[in-house]
Amino acid sequence: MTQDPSRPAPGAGDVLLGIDVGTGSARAGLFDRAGRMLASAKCDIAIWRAPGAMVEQSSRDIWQAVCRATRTALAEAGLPPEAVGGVGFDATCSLVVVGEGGAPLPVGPSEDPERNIIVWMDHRAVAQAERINAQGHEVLRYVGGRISPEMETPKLLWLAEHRPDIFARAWQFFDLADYLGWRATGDLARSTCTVTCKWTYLAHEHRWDAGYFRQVGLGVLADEGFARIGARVVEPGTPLGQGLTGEAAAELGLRPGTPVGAGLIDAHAGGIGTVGAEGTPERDLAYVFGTSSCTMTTTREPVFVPGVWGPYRSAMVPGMWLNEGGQSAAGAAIEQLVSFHPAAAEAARATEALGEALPVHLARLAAEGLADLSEVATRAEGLHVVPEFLGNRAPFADPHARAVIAGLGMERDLPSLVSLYVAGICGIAYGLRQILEAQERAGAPVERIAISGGAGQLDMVRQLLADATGKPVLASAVAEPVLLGSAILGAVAAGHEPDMTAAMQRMSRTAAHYEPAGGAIAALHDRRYAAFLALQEAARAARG
Ligand SMILES: Nc1ncnc2c1ncn2[C@@H]1O[C@H](COP(=O)(O)OP(=O)(O)O)[C@@H](O)[C@H]1O
Ligand SMILES: O=C(CO)[C@H](O)[C@H](O)COP(=O)(O)O
Repeated sequence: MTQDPSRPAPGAGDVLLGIDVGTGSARAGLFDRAGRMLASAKCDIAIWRAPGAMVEQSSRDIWQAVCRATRTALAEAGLPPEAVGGVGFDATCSLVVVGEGGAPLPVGPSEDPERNIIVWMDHRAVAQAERINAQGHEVLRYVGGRISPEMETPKLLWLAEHRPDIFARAWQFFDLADYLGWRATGDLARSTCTVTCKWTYLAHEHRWDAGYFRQVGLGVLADEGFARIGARVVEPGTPLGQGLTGEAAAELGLRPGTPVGAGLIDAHAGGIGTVGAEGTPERDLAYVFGTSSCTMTTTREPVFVPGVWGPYRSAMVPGMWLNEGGQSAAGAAIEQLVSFHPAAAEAARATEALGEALPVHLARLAAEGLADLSEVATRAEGLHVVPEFLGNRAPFADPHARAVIAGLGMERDLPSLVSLYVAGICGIAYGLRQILEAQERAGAPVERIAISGGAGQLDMVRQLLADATGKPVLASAVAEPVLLGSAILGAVAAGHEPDMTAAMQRMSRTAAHYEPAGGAIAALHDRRYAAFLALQEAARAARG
């Protein structure tokens, strides 16, 4: 996407750069001070999978992708380096392991030092998470009652037990967003967002709990004063170091000293980019639909929802509490689901030739010829999907849950692949509805859903989510609200905005509302939701 030629060129320091590292790619977005996107670029990143539910990435590869995306976005916008006045980073909550000076250390049996990131979706630490949960430490109250194998302390314990030499040699263990902040500025500060949500830091008390680390077998980290996981913890948007180092600036194509704000996890950046738009973060759930899905609920007082992560203080909207649910596989679950269909390989070849991803193509086919987008639900025919291919993140906090597909026939054609796709999106939406209901029962209701993420960009998907949950879906004026969330960090670090709350209100806007259908469509979703709950329950019972 490039700059609108009808707008005047921004002056020095007026442009904010947001960098978003998702599971599949690094993206860079340039925004003006009003939050309008001027240009963006994307660069894919490498990912390795290995037996034992291991998924790894490379910090070097990711940094290079960040630099390439940034340079491309700048070139697309035709902007000089000095136009950029502030930079923000968001990233998946993956664990980066580096030795002295930042040299990558291998995290798995490949022994390849390039593979120095345990990706958030890596489930190698399920046994460690279960052991930690059995010990029932008080800090677990602040992660939804159960630690997830996707969080960092079970992963650290896995490293200490299975790779003790690497654990001992590690100079720093970073969440990916904090790694990027350090790589850009040399500042080792961690963001309250990352350490509170994934490392058991208690932001509401401004402290780590040494007793937790000692109890679970990571006491050495406490003995060192938490120097390897975060001796200094700062609010997102806090300026890091002296801004970009000379080396990082040269690599990114920016000016040395450009202010950089402490970062955010990617889902939280989606929240920052959306829920401030109407000044009502407590009414609006941020729903980030990408490779995974995240449900981000803002409350004034802490709300304890069993099976939903949190409550976390100031992890997203400053001064407010956050509950985070979602599904570990969402976009990834739809990819997995459709790949099983006999027509999938041929359809994927055809769509590749068109330069379109298969799920996007299927979504377009599903919506084809419909006068009313809500009718799309009828195209699921008799198919029902509980898309828990990577467990149930919320509200059951059950990494062992698995997917269910019901209603399959002998069909092998493209229309039946489209039906399977629609049934899959319905399944994602019913998982969201189930989380909304669990939160409502616990005292954290929301009125509307503010959507972001690559899988939530099409009208059809947004309308289906509204219809299946019964809540209006709000869409941002910018195509990439996650990138806007990161750019907001840059605006605060640059001093353009006094704080995150002011920046959210000034820079984000809602452009469209998708109202839920009533009547026959609502009744259809009620019936399908009942089937979803029954199938989910049957699968749980079948596992014993
Ligand atoms: N129309 C769609 N329907 C379903 N899934 C989609 C659609 N468009 C994109 N996706 C999925 O969204 C995911 C990418 O979303 P994105 O937010 O860009 O990813 P991430 O930040 O996780 O790298 C992929 O799993 C992709 O298949
Ligand atoms: O756990 C998460 C946020 O807390 C996310 O699921 C994780 O960071 C992956 O994000 P994405 O699906 O956008 O790649």
